[in-house]
Amino acid sequence: MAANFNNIVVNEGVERNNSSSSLNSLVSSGRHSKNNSEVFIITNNGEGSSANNGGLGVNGTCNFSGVVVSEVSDETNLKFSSKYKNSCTLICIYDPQGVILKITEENNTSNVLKEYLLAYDTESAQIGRQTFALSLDNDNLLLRFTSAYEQQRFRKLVDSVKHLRPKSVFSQRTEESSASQYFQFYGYLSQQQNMMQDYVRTSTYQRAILGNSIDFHNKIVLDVGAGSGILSFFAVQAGAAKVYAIEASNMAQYAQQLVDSNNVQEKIFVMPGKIEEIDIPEMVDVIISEPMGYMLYNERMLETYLHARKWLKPNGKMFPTHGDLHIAPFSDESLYSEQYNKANFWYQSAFHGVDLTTLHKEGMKEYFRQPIVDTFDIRICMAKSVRHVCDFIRDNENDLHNIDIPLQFHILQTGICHGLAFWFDVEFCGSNQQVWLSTSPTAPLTHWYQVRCLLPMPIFIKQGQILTGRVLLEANRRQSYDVTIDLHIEGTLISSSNTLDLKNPYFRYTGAPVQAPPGTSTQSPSEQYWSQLDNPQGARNASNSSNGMTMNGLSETSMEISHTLMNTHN
Ligand SMILES: C[S@@+](CC[C@H](N)C(=O)[O-])C[C@H]1O[C@@H](n2cnc3c(N)ncnc32)[C@H](O)[C@@H]1O
Repeated sequence: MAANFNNIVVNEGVERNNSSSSLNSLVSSGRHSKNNSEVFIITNNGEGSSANNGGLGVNGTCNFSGVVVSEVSDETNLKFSSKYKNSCTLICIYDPQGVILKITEENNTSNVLKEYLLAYDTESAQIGRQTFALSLDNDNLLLRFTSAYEQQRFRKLVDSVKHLRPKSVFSQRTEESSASQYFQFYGYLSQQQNMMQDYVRTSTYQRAILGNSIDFHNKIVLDVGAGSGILSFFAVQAGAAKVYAIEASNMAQYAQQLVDSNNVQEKIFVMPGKIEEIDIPEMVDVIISEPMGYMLYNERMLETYLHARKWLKPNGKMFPTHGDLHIAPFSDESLYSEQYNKANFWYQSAFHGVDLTTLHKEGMKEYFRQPIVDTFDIRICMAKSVRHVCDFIRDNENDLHNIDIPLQFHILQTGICHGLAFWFDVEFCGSNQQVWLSTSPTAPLTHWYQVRCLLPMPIFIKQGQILTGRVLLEANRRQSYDVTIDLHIEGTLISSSNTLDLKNPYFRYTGAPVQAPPGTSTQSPSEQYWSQLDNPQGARNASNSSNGMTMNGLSETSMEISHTLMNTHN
């Protein structure tokens, strides 16, 4: 049994090693990281100076002679006895995972008595001025050095190894500044409220969970990115035995308050931390999560959701089960002109007497790099959408680093193609029923709206022609994607492309009713309106719908329009 130095009742003079202050969490986060063969971030290549490698010499080694090595002989009474008759020499050698510690005979260092790996998760404690305790493999050792100076030298080495803690999958793929902004955003009650008040979203999740209570009854559930804990509560409503609610932002504290005040402490266990870095006490039957961002993939939280599968029992359920990204070419001259005209500001040669034209090209690029977030009438789509499926049961998080989607559209109407429109649906495949949550322009509006990527050079295309190409989504460390769209009219030399920054969308939605695309009226709208008044029900309908599409229950007050950076989700 390895000693847990957190539990040592220390006598005077025993000092906890700072770098091992959270030994348990280091150990736990490391276990899975290692299984996933994550990369260790190491600055020490064995050739560095002793300043940054804890005292290993230029050849990556250092020695300590005259060390008395003892081991625990009576754990209850915390007694130690000498492990070797004579004092030893410790040879420390750089290793990619830490430091190799060789215990050798004092006068014959080629005779290695024992060899250990001192790693970032080795438990350690400084005891008094000359002694150091280490838990290595199954041995609990006490090393007594010849002087306080030697002990300090050894401590430095241990400290340097502690800093070699492997980076989690999350921190490897995320810039620190992005992560801190991201979790700060989700730490606001108002942002959680914004999502909770998306009636379509929240009710669909509740329906999907309660409608499949057979999958939750007496089951162990994992809620990935629990936020306020709302989905965990739904799982309990469906009869879950236990829910582990993992939340990385400070919202975890509020979730705990809700758990306490709703008296479900026995059922919901809020665990603050990142899914990629946390240890859950047991495998689970179901994973629930709401990890979808704009265009499905923004925020890169789907990777977190897939990563969480390491805690799922074989044949366990994922709620939702898959996500479908829909892509269609669209025509919208007014949207195109709006962006084009904004960029034309930089085309002025005498703005307050200053020639701005040198920046016109850059201005154009900047505006066209922004995906547009709003809603539209589906009739602007020039062909049936292509569907790209992300299978939450089978796909791996690495599959989401580069998503290459081939496109082929059979054009249904002649016109100018200004770019590609995107929306997504997710399906909950329960044992009792399937439930869909859709963000299609034909479905009730959600806080994900729809997203459009413009082409700076639109292309004229005729009905019956085939438009081919691809969408390439390349993940970046800002928890988002660079989106490249490439389109080509088959049998011609006509093509057009653009690369956009999904992290920086233009939020265009105003709440104004969606307009039907010009030219879609086949009867006189004036006559149609007056003819509705000929019967009383028609008159009521006419006055209710006189401003076009209703907002499907979503008013601006129930779903705030937020323009902050991380509104990418909301
Ligand atoms: C879209 S919100 C959903 C919140 C809640 N489940 C709901 O449905 O209202 C996503 C939540 O996941 C959390 N989150 C994102 N990445 C995470 C990670 N790697 N580990 C733990 N929580 C994470 C965020 O802080 C945020 O609160």
